[in-house]
Amino acid sequence: MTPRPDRITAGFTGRLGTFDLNARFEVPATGVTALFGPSGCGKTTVLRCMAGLTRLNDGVLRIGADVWQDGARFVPPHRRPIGYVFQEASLFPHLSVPNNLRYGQRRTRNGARPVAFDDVVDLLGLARLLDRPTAVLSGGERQRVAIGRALLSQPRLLLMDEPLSALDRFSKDEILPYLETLHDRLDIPVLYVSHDIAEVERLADTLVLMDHGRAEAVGPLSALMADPALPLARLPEAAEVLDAEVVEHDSAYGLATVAVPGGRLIVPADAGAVGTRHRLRIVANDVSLSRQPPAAADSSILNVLPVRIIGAEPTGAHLVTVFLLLGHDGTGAPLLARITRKSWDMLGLAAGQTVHAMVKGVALVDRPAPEPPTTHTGDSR
Ligand SMILES: Nc1ncnc2c1ncn2[C@@H]1O[C@H](COP(=O)(O)OP(=O)(O)OP(=O)(O)O)[C@@H](O)[C@H]1O
Repeated sequence: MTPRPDRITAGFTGRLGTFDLNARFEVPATGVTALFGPSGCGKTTVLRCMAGLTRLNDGVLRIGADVWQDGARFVPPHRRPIGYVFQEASLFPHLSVPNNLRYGQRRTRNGARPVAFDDVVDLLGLARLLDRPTAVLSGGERQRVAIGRALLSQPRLLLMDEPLSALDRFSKDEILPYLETLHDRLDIPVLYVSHDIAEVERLADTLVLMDHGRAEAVGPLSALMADPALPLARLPEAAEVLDAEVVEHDSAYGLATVAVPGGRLIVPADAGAVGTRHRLRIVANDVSLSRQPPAAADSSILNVLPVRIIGAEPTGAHLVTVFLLLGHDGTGAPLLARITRKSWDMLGLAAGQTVHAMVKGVALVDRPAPEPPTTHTGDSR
């Protein structure tokens, strides 16, 4: 198979102790790809195989035109330009923060845009930390320094293994915006391991859904979140993530109108100038359905959109998760609704009908949506 400059192709098959790994996926060599799945499904093992730290003989890894493993070819870990960020930042306490950052700093790879020390300090908000003793940094600050150090090694690929899981909620919220900025400002592909779906929704463009050592599904985040065949839509916190663009302001009420494929939504936020792109998160529990749109004078819900019902799944004893596509003809973006089984029956709802989704809450996820993709994402299996 010819390596493609815009893709990462990975495939690892083998047995480790009693664990069988058979994970194959092809993802874009841009943006953030999340490896998501339950504890013990093999996420860390895949990352270790990608770094060359675990060697399975039946393995393939191509990052664009670079072949790191294929057949007899195996580039040893120290020859792979990889940045690796672990759960716990392992800084050297006796080194200053700048020296920790410079540890492992490599020269720029041929043709790559260099990541400069000052850029890393700026991107990760490290200026205030440079004079502080390393040993007194908080968990979140240590992790930011560890990410900076990984970036200064001029990686071709950044591997992040649950980088926020050892942090408390406050430190997580502090560090997430930095990760979002990295995503937008650097062109280093990131493989991000997490079992926190909220983190994945904020950061990922592409999702590799893992279970029992296999990549069960691979594709754009929003498509997989609303796929009836996958378990994501049945999670209690199921949500859909949509790319949106600001099209109008209502400054008198502090509202903005954003366009998503197949509809428009009003968001209560300072969403930036017309044309600004955002990622929206709409939780299934915040979406209800109605056969007729309520008269504007009768309802406080601002967002009522025509949707086509694609399917429905019983969820627990009393609820139904409804799979929708925006627009009268169902050609827009996917959306999830969660309603009671009683409402589903009383309204006589069925797949193929066009109804109205009433959206109670829309959250702007704090980062611009990526430009519309120019490449197609899919599983290579
Ligand atoms: N070298 C090894 N020898 C034996 N078993 C191994 C080895 N490496 C990994 N395993 C086993 O493979 C399984 C997957 O582990 P892994 O750490 O990749 O899962 P994970 O999805 O990252 O889990 P978590 O989310 O809990 O970190 C585990 O059962 C682990 O014990």
